[in-house]
Amino acid sequence: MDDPVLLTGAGGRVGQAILSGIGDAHEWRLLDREPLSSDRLPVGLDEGDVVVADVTDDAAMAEAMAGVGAVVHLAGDPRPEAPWNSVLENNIDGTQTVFEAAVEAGVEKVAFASSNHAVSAYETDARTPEMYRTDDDYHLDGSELPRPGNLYGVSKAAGETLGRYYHDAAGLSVVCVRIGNLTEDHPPRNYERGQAMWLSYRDCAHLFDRCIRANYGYEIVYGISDNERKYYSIDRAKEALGYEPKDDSAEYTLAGDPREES
Ligand SMILES: NC(=O)C1=CN([C@@H]2O[C@H](COP(=O)(O)OP(=O)(O)OC[C@H]3O[C@@H](n4cnc5c(N)ncnc54)[C@H](O)[C@@H]3O)[C@@H](O)[C@H]2O)C=CC1
Ligand SMILES: O=C1O[C@H](COP(=O)(O)O)[C@@H](O)[C@H](O)[C@H]1O
Repeated sequence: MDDPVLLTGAGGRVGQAILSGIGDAHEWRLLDREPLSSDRLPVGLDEGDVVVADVTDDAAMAEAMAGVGAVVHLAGDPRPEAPWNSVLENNIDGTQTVFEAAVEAGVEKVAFASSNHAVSAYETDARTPEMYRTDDDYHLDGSELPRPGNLYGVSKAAGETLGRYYHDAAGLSVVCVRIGNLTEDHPPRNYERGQAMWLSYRDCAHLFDRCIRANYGYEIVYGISDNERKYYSIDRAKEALGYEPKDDSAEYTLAGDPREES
């Protein structure tokens, strides 16, 4: 049984996208270092149910992990320009603490929020902007080596490697989701790169639902919608997790407005 599911970083954008879509589908243990107001919680939970803790706190994470079946680990510094001291603490140390506590508690699986920035240096001057367009066939599929474009991306590649280690050393099931660009209601406006890696709220919720329910060993998948304009393959997410995205940034103009029905 995968429930209850520990969701770290529950108060952030990705956490809220997940809870808005599948808040009633699981028994949740929500964790964030900031308290969550009641309007950010699934029906049936109140502010006192949220574990307010830092993911770098060994004792707090051991306590939060007790009895948990699966973990969705989102907490961290999401800024591509984040400085080293922040990603070292929040993203690398925090992720190691989460994996270690999960193994110690006998948790079965962990879904880790990795990022497009773990591979953003593949976007060379020679390849861009063509690779963001539909008529270009350059694709990354998750089997390539990390190639981070910034220290934040380095921290996400480190998280993926920590997941590999805890899978091999302790048998933990780990899926690393290289999330693209999550926005609500419409794709990023006037941003070709962002539209190629758009992840809609409902596809985000469905993808992490599959991460909670599916059986896997160690996986790296791309977390984007089924965008016509894309350079990340979603084949592995479909095959390993049963991901069935519904959205496509091509249904919107470059300015991010819905296209007229023809
Ligand atoms: N939003 C996006 O498009 C993308 C997000 N991601 C990753 O997804 C995860 C979530 O991102 P967002 O929701 O956008 O960020 P966010 O900043 O909106 O949410 C992060 C949440 O984690 C909490 N948090 C941060 N450090 C913590 C710590 N040390 N201990 C406990 N809680 C902590 C914050 O209080 C916040 O509520 C991050 O790991 C980010 O790197 C990856 C790619 C794209
Ligand atoms: O990992 C992340 O990536 C997205 C997209 O990157 P961007 O550089 O094209 O904006 C970013 O919006 C998000 O904050 C970050 O966590």
